[in-house]
Amino acid sequence: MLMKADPSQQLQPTDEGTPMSVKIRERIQAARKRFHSNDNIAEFIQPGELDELLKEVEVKMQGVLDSMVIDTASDHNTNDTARRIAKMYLQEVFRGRYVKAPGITEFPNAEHLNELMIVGPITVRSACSHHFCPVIGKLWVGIMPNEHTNVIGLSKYARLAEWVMGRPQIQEEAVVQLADLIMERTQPDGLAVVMEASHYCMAWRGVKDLNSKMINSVMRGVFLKNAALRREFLALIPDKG
Ligand SMILES: Nc1nc2c(ncn2[C@@H]2O[C@H](COP(=O)(O)OP(=O)(O)OP(=O)(O)O)[C@@H](O)[C@H]2O)c(=O)[nH]1
Repeated sequence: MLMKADPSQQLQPTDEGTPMSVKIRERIQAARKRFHSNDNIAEFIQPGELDELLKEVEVKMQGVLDSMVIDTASDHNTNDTARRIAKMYLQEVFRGRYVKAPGITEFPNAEHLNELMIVGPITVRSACSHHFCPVIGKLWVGIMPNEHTNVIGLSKYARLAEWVMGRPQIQEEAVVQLADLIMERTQPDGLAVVMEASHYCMAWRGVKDLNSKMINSVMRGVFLKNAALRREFLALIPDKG
């Protein structure tokens, strides 16, 4: 007797064997979102999938070590290096791509504070998207609140910065991403962000210049319009350089 096939079974797409990175990429593309190195893609990753992604990166990283002709089988120092690098990228230094933004407790501005507030230096750690070499530096944030501005805990500026910097970045885009995030979370009248960082792609390799640093700033709202306020902020930043 001829058995009829169950149509629901036929329609089930089988994704067994599809690499996790492909599944995640397809979701991002279906949503028409960007997935550059400094974009956060957490909304497209389901619970447990990051572990699968880690296994995939480990296998690919082992391929890189093989292609570099490193005998990871008998070299006791490197036989677990592929796993270490995969873990370092996904769970540590580039964690800001794969996890959701840190929770931020917001308090009402009960006292209607509208005086300049500065936090820093906050230590920032990242890697450049060109060579994946470390970028280490400091960050200062100036906020000009208004009576509607949400007051957030001081430590939260460092947590937001860690989330944004925990991705392969270029400094100019990193400060803009951070400024956008702080503006969105706190809605101040003005925001100033200054970052000063050493780029190890210029120190460890390339031009091998140990001393040069990149400094950049983003000014929003009243910091753009009011030169005196800008000067006050810059003068109050301690031990820069
Ligand atoms: N604008 C900007 N450039 C950066 C940043 N981090 C690294 N770079 C630079 O990006 C450039 C990449 O240049 P390429 O010429 O494509 O790479 P390369 O041949 O390895 O360059 P060299 O570093 O000069 O050896 C280098 O000049 C880096 O110094 C950053 O945050 N912002």
